[in-house]
Amino acid sequence: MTKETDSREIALDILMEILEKSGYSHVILRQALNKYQFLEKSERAFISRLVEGTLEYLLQIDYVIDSFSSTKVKKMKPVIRTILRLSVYQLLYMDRVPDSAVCNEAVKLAVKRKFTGLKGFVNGVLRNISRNKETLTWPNTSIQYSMPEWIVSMWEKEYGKDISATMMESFLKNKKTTVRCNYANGTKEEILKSLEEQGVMVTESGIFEGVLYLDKYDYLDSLEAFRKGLIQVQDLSSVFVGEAADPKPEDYVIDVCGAPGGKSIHIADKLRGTGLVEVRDLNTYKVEMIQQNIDRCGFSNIRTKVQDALVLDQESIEKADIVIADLPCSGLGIMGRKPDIKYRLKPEDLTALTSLQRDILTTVQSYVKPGGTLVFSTCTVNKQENEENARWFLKQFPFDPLDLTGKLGTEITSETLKQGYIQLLPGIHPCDGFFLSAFIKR
Ligand SMILES: C[S@@+](CC[C@H](N)C(=O)[O-])C[C@H]1O[C@@H](n2cnc3c(N)ncnc32)[C@H](O)[C@@H]1O
Repeated sequence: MTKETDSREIALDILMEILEKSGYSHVILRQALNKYQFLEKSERAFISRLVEGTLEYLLQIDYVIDSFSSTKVKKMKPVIRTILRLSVYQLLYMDRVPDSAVCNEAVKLAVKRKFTGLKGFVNGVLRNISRNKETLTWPNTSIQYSMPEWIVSMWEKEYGKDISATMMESFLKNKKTTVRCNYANGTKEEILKSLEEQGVMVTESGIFEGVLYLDKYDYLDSLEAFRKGLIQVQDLSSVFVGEAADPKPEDYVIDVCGAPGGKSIHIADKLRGTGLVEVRDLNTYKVEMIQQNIDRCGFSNIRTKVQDALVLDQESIEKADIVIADLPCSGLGIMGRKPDIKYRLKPEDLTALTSLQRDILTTVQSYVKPGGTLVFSTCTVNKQENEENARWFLKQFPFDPLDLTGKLGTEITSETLKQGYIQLLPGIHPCDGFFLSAFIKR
């Protein structure tokens, strides 16, 4: 068996887990990359790109297959449709792989998976697509950007056609990994040295101090800087939560929906060993994830607790200087990193999530001391879960907006910062899509 078949077979299994068994792409891919540590770095990079690319372009890929196949994608055997999907991605978007190799490897995979009878079908569909790929056109915006129609129409209505197209285009671009330096554990020089010694290409964001972009590394757990807690994977947008919260030495902070802990660890880092951050989440599994991150960073001013944010914790009432409410949301701002989100989500989920967010905010606002701060954030892009919820919050509870002007560095400007919130848009702002709002308790 050739090396190419090996990598494609691994990609096939990963995609089957995600597309046919509803596994989460980031979880399945990370597990697989950890499992296949013995493969060469280039092979692992090929597998990641193939899996992520196939997911990013899935609607478009299915449209192409349906245009050239007598059997529609939905009616195909799961293995066959997955082989075709990952092969069409290579034909359309991986220039360095010759089309003939793509077709041959797909046929070998079909045979290996005991579909010898379908090898002619696989070969025929792929060769037909390969011959006609230069003339392909897209019937609508949804297929062009591989974005479900209901999201396209919601965004065009809320943000206009141009901004909406820019956002969708940005999700299809390759992303570097963004990390934040834990300065409590090392200086910038030490962190850069550790990364560069391991051959990582590091760029400083230039937008916010301590935020770096990493490229050309193998996998996260192989980086000494990661293992020693010198860095934390965290998008720029999510770093802004800690900046908006702006903790003072000795502050008591409650993060009510905190797993896997990125924002809390940032706040603990900013507190430099003083105060206490209590990170909560719904169940033991989630809290263990937070604890692993805390252990890796070795901070002592942070602890975890299993606590349902919908259930009032009497002991916390008016105890916190800061409450972080980074709430469960539809995740539309991070589809560039987790492309399966767009296919999982249904329009009605937004309404259910909006009401869950309101219920959580109603409970946890009571934990803020008078004069204390509540930060409400989501990693999504739609008015219902974000601006409308923030406005609703201000009407319901004794809080005033916290002026965020100047707190998010010099590059991020918006009239709304004065009113205590900002909607960050992917492709427009240099980060994931994210909503951030902050309030002071009267
Ligand atoms: C957006 S994530 C939080 C990310 C986290 N703030 C970070 O920076 O790493 C939302 C979290 O809310 C948790 N969650 C959902 N419902 C919850 C509830 N009722 N009580 C507590 N946590 C909940 C989820 O388990 C998930 O970990």
